[in-house]
Amino acid sequence: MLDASQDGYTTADGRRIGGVVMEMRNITLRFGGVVAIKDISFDIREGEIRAIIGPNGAGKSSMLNVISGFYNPQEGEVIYRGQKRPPMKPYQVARQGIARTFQNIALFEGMTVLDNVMTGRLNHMSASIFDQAFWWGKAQREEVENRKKAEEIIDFLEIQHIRKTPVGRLPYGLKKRVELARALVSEPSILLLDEPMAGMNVEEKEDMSRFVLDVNDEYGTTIVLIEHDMGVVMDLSDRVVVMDYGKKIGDGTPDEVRRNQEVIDAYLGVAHD
Ligand SMILES: Nc1ncnc2c1ncn2[C@@H]1O[C@H](COP(=O)(O)OP(=O)(O)OP(=O)(O)O)[C@@H](O)[C@H]1O
Repeated sequence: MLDASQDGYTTADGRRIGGVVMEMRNITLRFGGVVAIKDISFDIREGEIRAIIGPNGAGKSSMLNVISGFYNPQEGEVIYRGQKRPPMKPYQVARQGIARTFQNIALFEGMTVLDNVMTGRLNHMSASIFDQAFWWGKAQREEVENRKKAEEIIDFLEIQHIRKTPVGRLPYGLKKRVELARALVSEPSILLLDEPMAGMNVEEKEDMSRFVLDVNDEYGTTIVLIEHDMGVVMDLSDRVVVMDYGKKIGDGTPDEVRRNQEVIDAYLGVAHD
């Protein structure tokens, strides 16, 4: 059992996980008569890789959408860095340092990799059209800074060789990596990954897993991910929330979750070694 003190804990591989950065308290989300999330509470800690798993329709995407501000729950509270978060629009949540990738890739297919990645810097642009016209220096400094960051992330994710290629021409696995780059270039403190390995072959999954771990290690980014591939989730995550029919049925380390009978019954079917 992990030490769940406010100060955090140390992982089996020696990484230091900090205090609670986000807390979901008694979240309930309804769509008309459908209750997608039923009274769920859990926390996310600084520097942690936190997974949300569950069978189809369990409510995972809905939960990620609550975290990203896309849905506002009818009941419950989202506490971010110790403060109750009022209902917000996704762009306001993004400004607070929470970035995401999507289950279905959402990139500009006709634009190059570099230009797509640059769109992730929009949150960092403060120079107005007025500035650009009359105070050219400020706009130019921002442009240089944004490009520098974009190139750094492109190098980090090893996609330099395709930086000038239109995204539409890339294979699926690389598109997913470009999407990760675009989220990362905004320098998020929390990164939400919606099925980052979906549709990938084994090699692409291995690459993506390595990059997720590297991002966490290099930038200290807290990562929340939804994923269907159990092997990936158990390898990558520090702690896992398990959902079923909108309810939380498990929460703990991958080992704890693997041994949880309710989880085995609902989702795994058989115990995985
Ligand atoms: N916009 C919506 N309007 C109405 N019902 C919705 C909406 N989004 C989700 N639901 C319903 O809420 C429940 C949870 O759906 P959700 O997509 O969050 O599950 P999930 O665990 O992400 O599933 P999957 O793994 O298939 O993506 C389902 O019953 C779904 O039909």
